[in-house]
Amino acid sequence: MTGERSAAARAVGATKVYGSGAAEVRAIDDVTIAFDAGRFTAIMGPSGAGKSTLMHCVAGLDTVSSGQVFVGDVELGSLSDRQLTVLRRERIGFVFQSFNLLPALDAEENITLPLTLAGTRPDRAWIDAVVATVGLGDRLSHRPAELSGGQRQRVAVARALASRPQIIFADEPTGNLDSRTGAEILTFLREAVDELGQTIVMVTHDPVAAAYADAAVFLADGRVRDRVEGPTARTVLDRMSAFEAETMGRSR
Ligand SMILES: Nc1ncnc2c1ncn2[C@@H]1O[C@H](COP(=O)(O)OP(=O)(O)OP(=O)(O)O)[C@@H](O)[C@H]1O
Repeated sequence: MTGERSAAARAVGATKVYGSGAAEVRAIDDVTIAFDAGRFTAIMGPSGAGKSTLMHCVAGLDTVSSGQVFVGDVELGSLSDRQLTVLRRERIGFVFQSFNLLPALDAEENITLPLTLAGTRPDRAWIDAVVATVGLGDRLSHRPAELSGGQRQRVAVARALASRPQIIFADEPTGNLDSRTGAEILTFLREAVDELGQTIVMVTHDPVAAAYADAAVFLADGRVRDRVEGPTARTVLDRMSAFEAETMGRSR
């Protein structure tokens, strides 16, 4: 297929400046990037490259200093705080390194919580499909404390999927998991894209994790430096080594 894919979200000339004067930091600097609908994109780059800032700005958790961010066709800068809150709730899903589940609720209640809070009646067929994909079986009635780390993160991913968001942002989702459990979660994310058509953007430091994505985008010093389609752990690692060599060369 050669046609242009539609973007679930995008940034156009997005710049975020923290602080001022001598303390000014351009966390992202004139970033233009599109996250294609129905694809899995990894954001990579060294510590301080601006990965989290980019994700937070595109997800409407932070605002850009200049430039624009769109979720679908909606430009976030045109929204009031209240409209932005509604957009985040209805169109964006989040998965964090630390799971962020409510301890008093069982797994199934955690999954449907965002819908309950929004006062939306769950689409039962969809929830059933998500729950079937999550593969927790009888552990759905267990509380987070009775689940393993991998099972907790599965619940967190299912919770993000429950409202059928336009895009899910995952910030180091396997950062707290051992490699085998991490691989299970990455497979689950991959299935959400392949079988449910979900769009996912994941920040990661791990080349093995990035290899599950359809594309890996590399940031350095707040700018998009490169993009690899169909990344493998090997190609990602090679790119990372090349950036490190460049950065060391510049700081000499
Ligand atoms: N709230 C803030 N106030 C001031 N500076 C900030 C703030 N948030 C981020 N920065 C700075 O912006 C730059 C980019 O930070 P960011 O957290 O986006 O990088 P990152 O690539 O996600 O890093 P890491 O991989 O370590 O999480 C860094 O220099 C950071 O110190």
